[in-house]
Amino acid sequence: MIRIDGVRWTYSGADAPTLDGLTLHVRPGETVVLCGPSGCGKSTALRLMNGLIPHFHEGELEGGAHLDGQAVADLPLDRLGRRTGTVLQHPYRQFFTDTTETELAFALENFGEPAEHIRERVTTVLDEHHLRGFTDRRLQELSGGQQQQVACAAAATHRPPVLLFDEPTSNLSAAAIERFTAMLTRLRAEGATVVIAEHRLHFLRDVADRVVALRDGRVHTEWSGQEFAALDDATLHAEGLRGLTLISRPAPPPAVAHGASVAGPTPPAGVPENGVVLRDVRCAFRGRRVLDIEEAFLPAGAITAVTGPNGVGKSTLARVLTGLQRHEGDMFLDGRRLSRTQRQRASAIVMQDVQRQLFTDSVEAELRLDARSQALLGDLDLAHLSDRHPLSLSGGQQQRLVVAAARLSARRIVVFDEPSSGVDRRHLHSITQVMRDLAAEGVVVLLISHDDELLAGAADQELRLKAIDGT
Ligand SMILES: Nc1ncnc2c1ncn2[C@@H]1O[C@H](COP(=O)(O)OP(=O)(O)OP(=O)(O)O)[C@@H](O)[C@H]1O
Ligand SMILES: Nc1ncnc2c1ncn2[C@@H]1O[C@H](COP(=O)(O)OP(=O)(O)OP(=O)(O)O)[C@@H](O)[C@H]1O
Repeated sequence: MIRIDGVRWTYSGADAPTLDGLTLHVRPGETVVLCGPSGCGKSTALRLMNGLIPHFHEGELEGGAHLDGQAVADLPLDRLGRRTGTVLQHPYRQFFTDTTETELAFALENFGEPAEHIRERVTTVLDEHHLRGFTDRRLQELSGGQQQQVACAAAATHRPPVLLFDEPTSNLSAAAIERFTAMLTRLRAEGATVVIAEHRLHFLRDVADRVVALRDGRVHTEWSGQEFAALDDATLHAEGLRGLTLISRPAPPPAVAHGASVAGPTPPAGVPENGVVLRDVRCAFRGRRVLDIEEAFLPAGAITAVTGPNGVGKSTLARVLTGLQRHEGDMFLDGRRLSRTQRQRASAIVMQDVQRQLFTDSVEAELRLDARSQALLGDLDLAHLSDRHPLSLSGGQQQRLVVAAARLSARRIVVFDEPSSGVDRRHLHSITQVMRDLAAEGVVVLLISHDDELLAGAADQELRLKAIDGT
C-alpha cells in the first residue's frame, strides 16, 4: 500500500538530511505506529506519505513514497486527497471551514458527492465520534481536545483508504483516548491502512500490527504488534521511548478550592499571603457558563495540576490567570488584587498550541541569549538549533523552546498548558525539572495536563475541574 525505499530528504536550507535512508513498507489494512525521540523524523515521514513532501515543503528528495504503486510526487493533489486523510500535530491549523458540521462535509463536497450522501455520512460520523453536541459549534471556539477529536473525525469522513495521524492524543483525556482507540479498531475492521506517529504508546498496545522506532531519519528498531505488546517498560525506556504501562497515579493532595465546577475542600478564611487566590471567578461564552470557581488557592512554590475532562474549562482558567480572558470575580496575588493588565505583566504561559507564540525568525531571537539561557538550551537539548527558524522545528523542539522562554520570563505565575505534546521520555524529565526549578524559586506554577506520567512526576497538588453539569 505504502512503499518508501531508501528515501533521503533534506529540508531547504538545512545542512543535513532529515530522512536518511528511510525504508518502510506498510501493507494494506495494516496499523503501523511510528515512534522515536523528538526530532527523529516521524512527522517528516508522514509528510512523505501524504504528499506534503514534495508538493508543499521545499527541499531535496532522493527516492520517494509510493501509494498503491504510484509515486506520490506524480499524483495530482485531488487524487492524494481522496486516498489519504491526515491529522496534523496542531489540528486547528488544518481546518478549512468554520463549524464542526461544515468541516466534516468539506472533503466530500470538494469531491462533488451528492448532497444526500454527504448529509448521511456526516450524520454517521458525528454519531461514531460522539460529536453531536458540537454540530454547529465554531471550530475556533472549541477546546484543544475537542478540536483534535473533530480533526480525527474529519480526516475519516470521506473514507480514505490511508489514514495518517500525527500525535492524535496529545490533548485528549483518558475517555477521549478510549474513543480514539475505538476509532482505530473500526478503521481496521473497514480495512483502512493507518500510520500513527506517537510518543504516548500505552493505548496502542492492542491496536498496533507493527511498531517502528525511527532514529536519525531511518528505521532503528521494529516490533510486530505481539512483540510490542509483550515488551516491558525497561526495554522501551532503554530505547528512549515512553512505556506501555498506564501510570496509576497516586492522587496528589487536592488544591484548596470549592465551587460549582471544582472538586476540593473548603478554602481557608482570608486571603493567603503567598500565592494566587481566585474568588467567585465565573466565565461564560455566549451565555454558556464554562467556569465557576467560588474560591481556589494556588500556593507559590508549588506545582498545582489542573485536571479534568476535555472542554471542562482548564485552558479558560489558564487565560483568566494570565489576564487573557474577561471574567467575573477577583484574583489576588500575594494578598493583592490584580487587574487584568497586572496579571498579564505578572505571568507567562506555555500555550496548548505553542506555534501561536513563536514570533521571531530564530531560536536565538526567541530568547535573550546569555549564559543562563545558553545553559537552559543545553538542558532542553536545543543548543544545536539556535540558528534555526522556530517554525522549522519539530513539534517537540517547538514545545521545548516555548518552555525555555517561560522559564526565563521571571514572572510570578507560570502556566504550562499540555507541555508534554511532542515530548519524548527524556524531555518529559527536562520539562518537569524546569517546572520544579520555577517552584523552588517561589513561582506559582500551574500544570494543565492529561498525561498521567507527567502528572505523577510533577504535581504537588491537584485542582480537578468538573463540568458545570456535574459530569
Ligand atoms: N472563545 C470561546 N467561545 C465559545 N466557547 C468557548 C471559547 N473558548 C472556549 N470555549 C468553550 O469553553 C469550554 C472550555 O474550554 P477550555 O479550552 O477551557 O477546555 P479545556 O478543559 O482546556 O479542554 P481540553 O482538555 O480539551 O484542552 C469548552 O466547551 C469550549 O468549547
Ligand atoms: N521545515 C523544516 N526545515 C528544516 N528542518 C526541519 C523542518 N521541519 C523539520 N525539520 C527538522 O527535521 C527533524 C525531524 O523533524 P520532525 O518534525 O519530522 O520530527 P518528529 O520526529 O516528528 O519530532 P517530534 O516528536 O518532536 O514532533 C528535526 O530535527 C527538525 O528540526
